[in-house]
Formats: sequence, C-alpha cells, structure tokens
Amino acid sequence: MTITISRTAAPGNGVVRYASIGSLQLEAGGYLPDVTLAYETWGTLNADGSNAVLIEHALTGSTHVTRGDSDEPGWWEQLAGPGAPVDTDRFFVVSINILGGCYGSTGPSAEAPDGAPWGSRFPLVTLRDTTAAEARLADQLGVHSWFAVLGGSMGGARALEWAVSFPERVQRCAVISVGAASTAEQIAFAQAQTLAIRQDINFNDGDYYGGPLPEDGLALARRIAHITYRSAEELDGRFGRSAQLPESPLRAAALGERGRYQVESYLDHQGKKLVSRFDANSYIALTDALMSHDVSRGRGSLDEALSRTTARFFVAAVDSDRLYFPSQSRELADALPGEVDVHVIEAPIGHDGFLTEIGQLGSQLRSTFLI
Ligand SMILES: CC(=O)SCCNC(=O)CCNC(=O)[C@H](O)C(C)(C)COP(=O)(O)OP(=O)(O)OC[C@H]1O[C@@H](n2cnc3c(N)ncnc32)[C@H](O)[C@@H]1OP(=O)(O)O
Ligand SMILES: N[C@@H](CCO)C(=O)O
Repeated sequence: MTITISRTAAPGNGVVRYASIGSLQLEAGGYLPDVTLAYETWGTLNADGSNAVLIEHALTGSTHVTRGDSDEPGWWEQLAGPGAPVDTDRFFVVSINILGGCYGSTGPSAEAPDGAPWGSRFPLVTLRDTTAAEARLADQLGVHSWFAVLGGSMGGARALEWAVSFPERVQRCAVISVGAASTAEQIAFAQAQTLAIRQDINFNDGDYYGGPLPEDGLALARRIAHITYRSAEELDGRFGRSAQLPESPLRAAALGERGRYQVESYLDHQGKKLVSRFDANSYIALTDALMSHDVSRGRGSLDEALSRTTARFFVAAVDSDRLYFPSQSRELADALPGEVDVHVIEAPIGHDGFLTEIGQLGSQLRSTFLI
C-alpha cells in the first residue's frame, strides 16, 4: 500500500491513515519485507516543520489519542485537542500505531507476503525497531525534527528510545511512568502474561487465525497486567472484600458453588474488554518489545547512552505506581544530562494514573515542557 501525503495539509484530524515504509531489517535478526504503519494526525504542520509533536501510545493503546473530526473519544482526550496542553491549534500532533500492534500497523495478524497472517512467523521486534520504523514515517510526513515526543508507560519508553536513537530529531522528550530499562520484576510480570496466552488451548503456537481464538489466555494476561496497573489501596478502597451482587462468595460457598468477589468480577470485565479489542499475538509481540526496553543496550553505560541526547526532558511518575516505581524515574532523571526533575503525579490509583490524572499531568506539561 502506498499513500501520498501532502507536506503541510492535515486531512482528517483524528482519522486513521496508513503509510507504507518499506522493508525493515530487525535488531534481533528478523526481516519484514513490506511494513505498513497506521497513524493519525491533528492540526497542521507549519511551513518550516517546527511544530510537530509525536504522542506514543502504551501497550494496548491505539493511534486515537483524541477525537478530532471523529466522534470517538481518545485515550488522552483531555491532554490533546484544541486548547488542551498538547494544543492541536498550535501543534501538528501525530500518533503512530506501534509496529507489531493490531490497530492497523504491520503485526502478527497482518498478511505476510504469502497472503496468510504472519501468526507464529512474526519476528521479534524491539522498541528500537519500532522507533526506526517511525522515523521513516516522520520522513514521509515532512517532520525532520519533533518539537516534542511524549508518552506514558511503553509510550514513554518509545519516546526515550526516539530521543537516544535520533538525538538530532527530538527537541523535547517526556518520559512518563517508565524507567530507562525494563527491570527483572517487570519482565517477570510480562512473562506470566505471555505464558497465559501461550498456554491457552486455542493458541496453536500463534497460528489461530480462522479458528477459535485464545481468548481465555488473553483475558488472563490482562487480569495479571491490570492488577499491576492499580495500587493495592485503590483495589481495596474500591472493592474491599465485597461480593459481586447478587452472589455472596460465602453463601455461594455454603451452597457448594463459588460466587465472585467484586474485584474478581472487575478483573473479569477488564479481561473481556481487552479480548473484544486486541489480538493475542500482538499482545505477546508488544510485551516482548517492552521486555526488550533498555535504552543503554549496546551503547555503554546508561550515562553514556543518555549523553547522546540533546533534548530537554520531562520525567514524571505516579507516586503509587507499583509497576514502574517512581525510584526508576528518579534513576533515569539522574542519569540524563543536566538537571532533570521528576514530576510527581499524586494519585492513589497506581500506574494507570498516567491515563486518569490528566489535570495534574497536563498542567505540569503545559508549564514546564511544552513552552
Ligand atoms: C495509553 C494507552 O495507550 S492505553 C489505551 C487506554 N487504555 C485502555 O483502554 C486500557 C483499559 N482501560 C483502563 O485501563 C481504564 O479504563 C482507564 C485507565 C482508561 C480508566 O480507568 P477508570 O476510569 O478507573 O476505569 P476502570 O478501570 O475502573 O474501569 C471501569 C470499568 O470497570 C467496570 N466495573 C467496575 N466495577 C466492576 C465490577 N464490580 N464488576 C464488573 N465490572 C466493573 C465498570 O463498569 C467500567 O466498565 P466500562 O469500562 O466497560 O464502562
Ligand atoms: N492501561 C494501559 C496501561 C499500560 O501501561 C494499557 O492498556 O496500555
């Protein structure tokens, strides 16, 4: 698929478009012969190309950051839009579905050259590969240097990789709710999730397209992940030991049936919701990509790796995050060149605070970063 993109016009704010970016030789040795990236834009690129902002989505996110001309709300609706901190009246905002994803970019569910889905044949993609692919799309869009690249969680890891891989192309970089590398604990949580999918009876080594889908495995993966996205205090305050009405776990147990606690019902719901919108192989591919996150791999020490960047950094963490600890954001900030503060998002919710606490995050970004 080839598309022609006008240098300055932004047809269809918030509408998905597709770009063919050619073949990719991947860091881990794999090869993708014909890569498509799905993306959305909002606003208009200046004649001198100086107002481009890239927003990188997290693990299961899509290109749809904010609604624009479409009716569908975006996942960072209050953060980006006309008059918002990432002001689409001022900036040309771009969001790209990550390579390996299932929102339009080449991924395991896409057609391989033989016309069948890639499935088990989809190669290992690292976050560095995804950044290299996005740089090709930036070229096509006429963006030679981003005014800012920002993202939370895996989106923050993608932003950081951009700033280090292409220092001359990133003027500002916001790394929210993620550290410089995936830690052993983060890899451990991730492995439990991918194994849940791989052990689904329908997984068939990843070649399940056209047959029953590994939905139970994907839903279990999401449950495991979602627990890490929320703090113990939030889950306890919200659900406690309450039973999901009309069942009572104790009464049901007395009857020889097992009812559900509210928190179980909640996690069941989160699992079902993800299954309705996400491909299991993409979940594995992107989780593997996130496991690969290590901005200093092959670049010496962390300080040496980060010394390549010339961007101005914004680092933020949610104080109750138990997946990406604020101390990991502190370590990143300390290793970055110059004095970099860690902006603390105060919220009891945990990791997902980067998605829910837009008021705090937006005002911090507006006053210290997007200026
Ligand atoms: C940035 C990115 O790229 S990721 C893309 C955006 N992220 C996602 O979509 C991830 C999935 N969503 C989420 O993680 C969250 O919904 C957030 C972070 C966006 C918002 O969090 P919150 O506002 O706290 O919503 P929460 O996670 O509690 O979910 C509420 C849902 O749980 C349901 N729920 C609440 N209690 C229960 C219960 N006892 N039993 C069953 N369901 C329940 C609600 O009905 C609601 O359902 P709905 O989403 O279908 O309307
Ligand atoms: N809820 C987010 C959190 C991951 O950081 C997602 O699903 O992508």
